[in-house]
Amino acid sequence: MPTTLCLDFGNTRLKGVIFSNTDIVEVFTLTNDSPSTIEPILNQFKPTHCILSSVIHHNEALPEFLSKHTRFHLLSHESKLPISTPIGKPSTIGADRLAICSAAVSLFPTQHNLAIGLGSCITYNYVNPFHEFLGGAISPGMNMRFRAMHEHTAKLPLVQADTNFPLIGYDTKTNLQSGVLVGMAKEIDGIIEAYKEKFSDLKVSITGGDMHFFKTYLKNEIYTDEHLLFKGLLYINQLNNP
Ligand SMILES: Nc1ncnc2c1ncn2[C@@H]1O[C@H](COP(=O)(O)OP(=O)(O)OP(=O)(O)O)[C@@H](O)[C@H]1O
Ligand SMILES: CC(C)(CO)[C@@H](O)C(=O)NCCC(=O)O
Repeated sequence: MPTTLCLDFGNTRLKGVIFSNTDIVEVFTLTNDSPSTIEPILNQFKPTHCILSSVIHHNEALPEFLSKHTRFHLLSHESKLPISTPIGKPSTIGADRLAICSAAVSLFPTQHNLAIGLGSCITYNYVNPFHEFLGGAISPGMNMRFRAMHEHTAKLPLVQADTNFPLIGYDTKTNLQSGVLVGMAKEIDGIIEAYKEKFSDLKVSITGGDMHFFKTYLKNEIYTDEHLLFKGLLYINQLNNP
């Protein structure tokens, strides 16, 4: 039974999951991407396989280190995928988007898929029923919005997200929370509606670190799965790294 280490290096967090066959047995975040930080995980779980999705300039020594200890695959546009990428420059697509789309297609193979990632940035990823990833949209994520208003003004404080805020903010903090959180929810719902107008049989999936803030605010029916990206990585690993 293979044990697979799936790694997802995003701009905010470095995350990982250990699969025993297809079951998730461990979920963790890493403080950095040096081999010495990952070594204890290899020692504890002894993964036979490993796949990395990275959208950052990760530690250059890491792929060689992981290749020494596991059957390793670095996800890229050149990987075998359950989707095709018939768009301008496939090499520029974030690996995390390829993983999310692969998971959506494996779960809902007959439908139009809109897979949404709520991380440092929001990504909207559209895959048609022929399993062609045609792109979508990228917009600022939740913390980026809070930070941008703080960093680009003289007086706005840095505010944390909170699920308990009024629609009509009554002070600076709640005005900022309403603006960011209601604004994002309306953006996400609005984009879903626009896709639905084009594709009646649309399956919407949402994942990413900020999904918990939004799943209750969205009016559209959506499939929420915090491990969607990792499920995509496991699937891609099986295709490339049997
Ligand atoms: N323990 C945590 N530490 C930091 N952020 C967290 C944590 N838990 C949830 N979050 C939220 O998750 C968001 C980051 O989501 P995620 O980890 O999916 O992004 P990422 O993969 O690093 O980014 P991207 O792929 O867009 O570059 C943060 O903006 C934050 O609001
Ligand atoms: C948009 C992010 C930052 C989301 O993690 C990542 O997917 C990325 O760096 N993408 C590269 C550009 C693109 O996907 O078209």
